[in-house]
Amino acid sequence: MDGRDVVVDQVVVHRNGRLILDGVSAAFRPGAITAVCGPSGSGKTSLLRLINRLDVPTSGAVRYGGVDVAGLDVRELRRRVGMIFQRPTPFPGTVRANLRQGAERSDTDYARVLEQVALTASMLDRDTADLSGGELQRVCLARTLTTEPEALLMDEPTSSLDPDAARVVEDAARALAGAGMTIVWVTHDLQQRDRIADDVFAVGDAQ
Ligand SMILES: Nc1ncnc2c1ncn2[C@@H]1O[C@H](COP(=O)(O)OP(=O)(O)OP(=O)(O)O)[C@@H](O)[C@H]1O
Repeated sequence: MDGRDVVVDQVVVHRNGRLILDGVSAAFRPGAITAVCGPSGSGKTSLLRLINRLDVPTSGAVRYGGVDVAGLDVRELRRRVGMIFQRPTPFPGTVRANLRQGAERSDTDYARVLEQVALTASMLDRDTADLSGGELQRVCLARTLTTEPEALLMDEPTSSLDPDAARVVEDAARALAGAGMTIVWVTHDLQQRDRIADDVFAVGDAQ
């Protein structure tokens, strides 16, 4: 058991009387991108939200490094396990102000996280209102990286981006996985799955 393994164990999720996940088990390993696939409505987002406790399963457990996430401090869990959403979630203000919302660091450190997403320190004073969708999503990824997460949950992070911008995010994620991060990436795009995935988990098939 590695400290960054994510294990989903027989999770059941009911919401408002509907069965959304019916006994799902999966394991996500460090140093790899696992693509989570499945038809629309199969519960991919619902599964991802359990991992950093944005939601709590009706039964079953999610373990991170062998420890039930229900027993972890939620802020500490979310620092260790970052999440990127389908649409960029910037705060108003400059790129620097956004990175500060992740963690107070020096500009040198901010330059390093921007570099990890193929941006440069020249971005720091730009207002997020003036950035493209692809730039914004990369700033949001950089913001998450300021807390030095061990794992990343990515919920269709490129679905609102053009193909070139999507490739940049894919390349950044591949490099992060190469450096040992555990990456769980929801996608319904089978070509993207084939480009990025070391492992594939199909929600729906395995229930
Ligand atoms: N709070 C809720 N109350 C009732 N139903 C919900 C709730 N949250 C999600 N659902 C339903 O659960 C099912 C799974 O939703 P989820 O967003 O996890 O699927 P998904 O596989 O990510 O879908 P997509 O590929 O379309 O984004 C859907 O039918 C959705 O309508």
